[in-house]
Amino acid sequence: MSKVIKGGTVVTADLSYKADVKVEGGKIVEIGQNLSANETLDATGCYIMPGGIDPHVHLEMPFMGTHSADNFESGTRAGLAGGTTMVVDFCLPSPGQSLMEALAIWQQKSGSACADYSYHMAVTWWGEKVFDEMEEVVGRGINTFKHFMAYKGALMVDDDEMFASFQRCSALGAMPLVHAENGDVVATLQQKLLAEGNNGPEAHAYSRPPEVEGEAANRAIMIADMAGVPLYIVHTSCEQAHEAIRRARQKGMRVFGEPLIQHLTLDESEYANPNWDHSAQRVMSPPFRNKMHQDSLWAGLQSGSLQVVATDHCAFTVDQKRFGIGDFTKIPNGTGGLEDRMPMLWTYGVATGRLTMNEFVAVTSTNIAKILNMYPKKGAVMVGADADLVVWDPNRSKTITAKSQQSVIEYNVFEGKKVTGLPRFTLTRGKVAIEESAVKVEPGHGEFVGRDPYPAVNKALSKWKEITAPRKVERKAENMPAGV
Ligand SMILES: NC(=O)NCCC(=O)O
Ligand SMILES: [Zn+2]
Ligand SMILES: [Zn+2]
Repeated sequence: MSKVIKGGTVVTADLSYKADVKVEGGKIVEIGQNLSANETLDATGCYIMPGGIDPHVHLEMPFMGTHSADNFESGTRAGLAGGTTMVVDFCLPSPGQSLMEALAIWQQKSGSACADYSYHMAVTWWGEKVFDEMEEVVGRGINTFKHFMAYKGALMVDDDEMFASFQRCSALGAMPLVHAENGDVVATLQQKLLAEGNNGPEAHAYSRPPEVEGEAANRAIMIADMAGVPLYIVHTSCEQAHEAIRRARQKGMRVFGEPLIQHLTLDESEYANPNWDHSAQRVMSPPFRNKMHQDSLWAGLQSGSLQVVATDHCAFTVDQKRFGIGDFTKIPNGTGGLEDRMPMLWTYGVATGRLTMNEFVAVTSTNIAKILNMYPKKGAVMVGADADLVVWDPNRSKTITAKSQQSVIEYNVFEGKKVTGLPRFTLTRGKVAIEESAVKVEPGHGEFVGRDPYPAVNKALSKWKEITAPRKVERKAENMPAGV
């Protein structure tokens, strides 16, 4: 059955123009004037944009002695309600576990997804088995490997492991991702704070100052440079990390930075709230920062030194957060945001003049589709692309509240924020999943999106590495000291 979206303005990362968009068989089949189909969706006054892609979510993630509360069903439903039509989750092998075994577990979990999804594979330990299995992982359509430089004693990898893994990524045409925080320094600061009696949620932020992030971002960048791979730095939250990214890019390196909507719009004052629950519910890593850091992140999105806005959606219930009463290091780290990323970014970005509509599309969808090598299947309004679309009504507004959200948790870190700019329709491969406040999702509709290795960047980087590799200087006997 065909559908036509009529009367709207197509907005892509580089163009805005009036046109109808026809979809059939899950794909965009025609873009033009006066199109007709079996069904018509009225887009008068709206923008027809590529559906959002959130490249950083943790659904049903085993973490800090529990599991994040949203699963693939509720997480992707929340995404669709806010105009996000694809998520990328992190497959996390436990220490010593086979990557393929972990992948099978994630495939089970994602069976209930209402929208398309992909995975990054985490490298949580190092050994010959991981080295060998990385090739099979790439063969299964996963071209990105995540490294945690924090969470000492759990997910953290050391520099030698990271260097080995980055070199393997280089050989396989894959890209490493890093959670950039110096895990050793964080662990020491946590113990010091606890010993001083600083055990409340605010101490989480004290234990993770911007320097901890800036140092790790810079270290990962240098290691990536030595390994000859591009690098993607997740949840870039501060000027120090942004500065390292800017510097690397000026040097010609392919380094990408991903601010989160939470870091762009919420600040560190949240941790000073007298209510323990309020403060603990905002505990995430890196923590919220001050206005100077927020301005830096917005400037990065405007100038292109930062490319993607994500959520790191990793939601925990009130009771789960309370695991950390009396010891902030036991508060499960993470916040929600999947449903709110696009409306919040539109409201605080486009409506304030910080971003153009085209830049909005770039940072919520198109840039990451290109970075993850799935463009133009995803991230495009183009004939042949998947019909993952959002018909965006710039005048629809609501006040964000946990009472009406799709996420299963009881609170929302954006509670009370008024947003203007919401989906009129969200389509996942041509199926209408959201029609204003009506939710018509279909659990199990989501499909895995495989991503091929990077043909161009890794090849260019290895060629350059080969040309500039250290070479022995061959010296004739007459140029050598006598008697050698
Ligand atoms: N960000 C966070 O606090 N929780 C999720 C895990 C991670 O991305 O570090
Ligand atoms: Zn992280
Ligand atoms: Zn994360």
